[in-house]
Parts: sequence; structure tokens; C-alpha cells
Amino acid sequence: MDDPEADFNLKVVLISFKQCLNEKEEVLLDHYINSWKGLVRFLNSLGAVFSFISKDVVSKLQIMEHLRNSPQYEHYTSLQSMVAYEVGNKLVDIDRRSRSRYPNSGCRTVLRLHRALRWLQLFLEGLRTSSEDARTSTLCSDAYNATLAAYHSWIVRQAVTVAFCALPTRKVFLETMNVGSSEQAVEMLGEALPFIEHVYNVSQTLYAEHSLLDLP
Ligand SMILES: CCCCCCCC/C=C\CCCCCCCC(=O)N[C@@H](COP(=O)(O)O)[C@H](O)/C=C/CCCCCCCCCCCCC
Repeated sequence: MDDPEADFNLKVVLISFKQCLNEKEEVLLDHYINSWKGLVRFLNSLGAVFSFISKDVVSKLQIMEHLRNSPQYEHYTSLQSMVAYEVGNKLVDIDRRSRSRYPNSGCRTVLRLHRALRWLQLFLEGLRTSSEDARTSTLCSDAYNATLAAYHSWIVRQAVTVAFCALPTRKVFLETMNVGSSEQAVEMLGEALPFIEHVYNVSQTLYAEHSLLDLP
């Protein structure tokens, strides 16, 4: 009998980011949501100390799934169509004073995931290029401080710092990816990271073109 857990590994999840872009370089939201669901599955496997993080990601994925299942679902096929629809119809809170009108817009919700994708990219790149005795908590907090920390409150930053201390060693981390030895995991990261980088860069350009990078 097939064992779904045996086939589930981080390579499958990271390579799935390749499918997020079509030939027109549009970011397809169904694939984007599915790739994030795979990441959440990994996060959950790291222990309950990370559950406050995974709950936040899940709530954002639920917002996006809700939009995908709404009568306006066609506008939420890609990041590009979503931005055109929400910006064109003024369905996005652009500054803090209007923050509460559209708290669940697709643009602000994906922006949070988009920033986290940059954290993931830097963290996995750190794992890939670091020495065997590198501390994962340091790699993780360096990536966090360079990306998400600027957008988080003091209390969230404290909670995140505590959670980082619970991370396994680099070797265990690489083995948790379920792609073979730590050397094979490093090789896989080199192969898969460009897909994440590509999705990140296309999204970043789109958000920058529409001045959406600071949505409250
Ligand atoms: C075996 C290798 C596994 C590697 C795979 C790791 C899987 C990563 C999965 C998820 C990454 C974390 C995603 C964090 C999303 C944060 C979104 C965010 O910024 N939310 C804040 C703002 O939202 P709004 O309030 O404006 O709606 C929210 O305030 C924050 C909530 C708390 C959680 C934030 C923690 C972010 C820490 C990132 C490091 C995660 C460490 C995971 C360890 C591998």
C-alpha cells in the first residue's frame, strides 16, 4: 500500500513553487496556497512550540481560499489578476488610517506570506551554505532579522526568539527534510531554491510597481 508520508518531503514542497509561475510569469494562487500548505506541514512537524506561527499562516491561507471560493473567484486566479481587481476597485487599505475597511484583502494577506517567503529563502540558503557546526537558531534569526522582524511587534519578536531556541541541529534539520543524507539535502536545496527566488522576485516586482509593499 502507498504510504503518503514516505512521498512527502521538502523537495516536493520546494519544487512545487516551480508550478506557481505560468509561461506568462503570472503567480498562480492555487499553487501558491498549496505550496504554503506543504510548508505548514513541515512547520507542524517541528513541534508545538511553532504552533502560534503555523496558526497565523493557516489563517492567512484560509483568507485566500475564501477569496478563491467567492463569487469573485476568477479575479483571484493569479497574483496579477488579484492586484488588478483589488487595486482597480479600491478594495485595499493603502494607509493606516483606512486600515479597518479591508483587513482581509488578498493584497495585504499575500504580502505577509510574500515577506515570509523571503525569510524562508534566506534561511534555507543559510542552511545550504553554512558549515556543519552552524547553529540553526542563528541562521534562522539572522534571516528573520533581515526580513520579517521589521514588521513584527516586540511581543511577536520575543516569542519568535524563544521558538528559535527549540530548533533542531543543522544535521537533524537537513535529515528532517526526508530527502536522504544531509549532503543530499544540501544538493536538493541548491536545485529547489531558485524556484522560490523566482516566485519571490516576480511578486516583489508586481507589488513594487503598484506601491503595495507597505500595506498596513
Ligand atoms: C525541515 C525544513 C523545514 C523548513 C520549512 C519551514 C517551514 C516554514 C513555514 C512557515 C514559515 C513562517 C511563516 C511566517 C508567516 C508570518 C506572517 C506574518 O508576518 N504575520 C504577522 C503579521 O500578520 P498581520 O497581523 O499583519 O495579519 C503576525 O503578526 C505574526 C504572527 C506570529 C508569527 C510570526 C513568526 C514568523 C517567524 C518566521 C520564522 C519561522 C521559524 C520556523 C522554523 C523553521
